[in-house]
Amino acid sequence: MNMPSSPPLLEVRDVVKAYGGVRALNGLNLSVRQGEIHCILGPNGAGKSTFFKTIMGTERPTTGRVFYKGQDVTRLPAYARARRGLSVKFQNLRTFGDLSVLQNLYPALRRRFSPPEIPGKAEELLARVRLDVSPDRLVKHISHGQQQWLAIATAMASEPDLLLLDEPTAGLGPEETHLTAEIIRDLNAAKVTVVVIEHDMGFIRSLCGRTSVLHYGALFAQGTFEEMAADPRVQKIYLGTE
Ligand SMILES: Nc1ncnc2c1ncn2[C@@H]1O[C@H](COP(=O)(O)OP(=O)(O)OP(=O)(O)O)[C@@H](O)[C@H]1O
Repeated sequence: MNMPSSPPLLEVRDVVKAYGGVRALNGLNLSVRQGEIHCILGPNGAGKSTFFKTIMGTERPTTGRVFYKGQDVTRLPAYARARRGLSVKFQNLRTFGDLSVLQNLYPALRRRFSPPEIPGKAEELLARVRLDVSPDRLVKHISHGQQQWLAIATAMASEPDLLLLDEPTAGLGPEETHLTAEIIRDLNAAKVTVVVIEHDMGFIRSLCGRTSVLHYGALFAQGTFEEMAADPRVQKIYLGTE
């Protein structure tokens, strides 16, 4: 793990994203350090998903800049950012139930590997997310949790340096949520920097990452999960005073 003084892997600087009169992001400043797991909290509508979209390049900021590996990528399209090592699993699953596990992984792997390499690479990816199913199995016949892990595997197919996960435990039970935290820690131990948007407090606590709280499209507070959970201002806007 790098020292906190090393330059950030990702930095958004003064980012505003306006949709008509709505400012989904309203002067957001946030940095992600190389090698960390960084958790993003915030009430509904705080701008968390829009933050991911402006990092990935599926949305351009109205004003402000996005830096990745020290370079200004604000004007780069999403595919060019993906080539530089960014990858995202958005909130909705984007898996195809009538296709097999391998067929779901195929397009993402094909961008990087030749057809004969793909079955082997698919098996490696499935092992990385602890997905113990036959690559030939139809996705509609695997569990919802397994579909979430397949979506993470798909996001990992490009071998990213920075992985963005938007609500990876949505719809999962406690055991699957616990396993998802282990998968994320494994990926992080293998040098992948991870940014996670989540609502599940137990899950965020178990990830032990730096935690940023967004509110009204700006950074509201930042620290360890315990510091955020104990901060009365954060409790007021998000956690509910307990
Ligand atoms: N394409 C869009 N057009 C208009 N308004 C939008 C659009 N996308 C987001 N918004 C608005 O911007 C604000 C922030 O939305 P965003 O989805 O980023 O919040 P969020 O923190 O991810 O919320 P949630 O926790 O509910 O997913 C909301 O008020 C939302 O209605």
